[in-house]
Amino acid sequence: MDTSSRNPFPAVPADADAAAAAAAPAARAVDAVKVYGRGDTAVRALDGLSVDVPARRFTAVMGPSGSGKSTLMHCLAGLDTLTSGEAFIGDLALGGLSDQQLTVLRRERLGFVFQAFNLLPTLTAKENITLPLALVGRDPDPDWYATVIDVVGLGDRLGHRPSELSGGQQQRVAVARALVSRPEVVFADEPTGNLDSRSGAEVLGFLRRAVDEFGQTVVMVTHDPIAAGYADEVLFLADGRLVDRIPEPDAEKVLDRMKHLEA
Ligand SMILES: Nc1ncnc2c1ncn2[C@@H]1O[C@H](COP(=O)(O)OP(=O)(O)OP(=O)(O)O)[C@@H](O)[C@H]1O
Repeated sequence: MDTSSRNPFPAVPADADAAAAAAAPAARAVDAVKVYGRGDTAVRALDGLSVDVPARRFTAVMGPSGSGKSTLMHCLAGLDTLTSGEAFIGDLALGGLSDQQLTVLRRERLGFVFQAFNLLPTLTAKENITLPLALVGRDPDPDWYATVIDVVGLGDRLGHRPSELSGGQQQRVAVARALVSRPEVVFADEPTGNLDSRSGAEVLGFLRRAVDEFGQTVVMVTHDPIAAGYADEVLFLADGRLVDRIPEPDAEKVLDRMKHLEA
């Protein structure tokens, strides 16, 4: 079989339709309002925020503590619902979906990486990675699975349980698990928060490669200007609103902007 023309992971859209799809936002919030609680204790975590998250890009979300970063991510990812306004994954509005439909959306179209790794302790690394697919009775695409394992460098650790892996290795398992179903969007909430700087840099490097080489979309909440420097763009939130976007960020630019926001 001639496999030379078969690239299952095109980094560049092959035709005009794909190019148009790449230009469309992968996720979107429109006039998003999220209020927690009621009456005197109500907190307006998102205050009429609108934002597009571009497809096939690495977007970081930053802002002071309590500015609404995690709330935005959770509402975009169908983990929480808005009080008013609308969140979209691609063209799909999440507001009208049932809990079951949201579960299917998360399972079929999204990937997640959390600060706390969230691996199942009794499963091996390989079983953790393939769990999202196993839950729906699917086997991973062998080429893609091999690529993901190669990228995260876990080949010799696949039989280990999380307790037998370092924090950096556990987060690599979590990144592989997020990528294995080739989701439309990978949401990462402080993915380097529990890692030393070297392991953190590795994880960020994998997320960067997932975007550059495999055309994935990554949205990452972070407090770390160095981590944000891996992104194509940084969105800054303050008081539940989008207050700035910095394209092609580096740590210095991000730090400078943070100082102004926190002042
Ligand atoms: N489940 C909840 N119930 C009540 N208030 C909440 C809840 N979750 C978040 N909040 C409040 O909403 C606001 C935004 O919280 P959010 O966690 O989105 O901010 P953040 O920018 O991610 O903060 P941090 O950087 O500290 O993680 C905060 O004032 C927070 O206390």
